[in-house]
Amino acid sequence: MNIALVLFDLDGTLVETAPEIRDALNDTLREMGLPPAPLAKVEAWIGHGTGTLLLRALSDATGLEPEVLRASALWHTAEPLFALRYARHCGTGSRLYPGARELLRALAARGVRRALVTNKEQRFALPLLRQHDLQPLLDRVVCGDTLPRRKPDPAGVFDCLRWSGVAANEAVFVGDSAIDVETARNAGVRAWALAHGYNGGRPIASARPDRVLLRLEDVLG
Ligand SMILES: O=C(O)COP(=O)(O)O
Ligand SMILES: [Mg+2]
Repeated sequence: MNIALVLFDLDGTLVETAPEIRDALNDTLREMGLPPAPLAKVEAWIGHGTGTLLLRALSDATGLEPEVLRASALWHTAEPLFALRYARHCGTGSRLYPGARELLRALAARGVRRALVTNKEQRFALPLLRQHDLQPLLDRVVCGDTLPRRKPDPAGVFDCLRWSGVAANEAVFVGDSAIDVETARNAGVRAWALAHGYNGGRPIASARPDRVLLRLEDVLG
């Protein structure tokens, strides 16, 4: 099997981000007089970008539907508060999964291109990559708001394929959620999934990826 491009997801795949997202979220909720959320719930809300995560958290705390919340004053208060808190916590409570840096280096040494396609918005994703010094190891980065549509839309993957000149059958998407598996399928690339990440609280095998990986280093196997 000839792989020329590996596309990575960010949260739950390369970086364990849930603890600092929880801290930023709970600072926000506390400041709004709402109860804090436990880590397991935060993990289950990750995957569609921080806007959706915040909406789900507010919905959970207030009992209001996300569509109702989006039009409410509560949302307009919460959004900038969360942005400030997340900017403050970004890089402080997250860590690279074991072998992440080594994997990216090993792929580079083999001449394999490395891209990142995350649903996290650029204003949070880029500082996170900087904090963990990952940007030099990635050839291309597509964030949740880089293109008009985010995962599971295949636009981000298509962008990376076009940019690298690699055919879909020579690429693999390595993610941690059903969103990533669906994205890979929509783009016609292989879907491999890490068991260590966040998949809405469900085992990753239920998303039926082509391969379930226990460790990042298994990408090389
Ligand atoms: O911000 C998020 O919800 C998730 O991002 P991911 O696409 O890197 O998992
Ligand atoms: Mg993820």
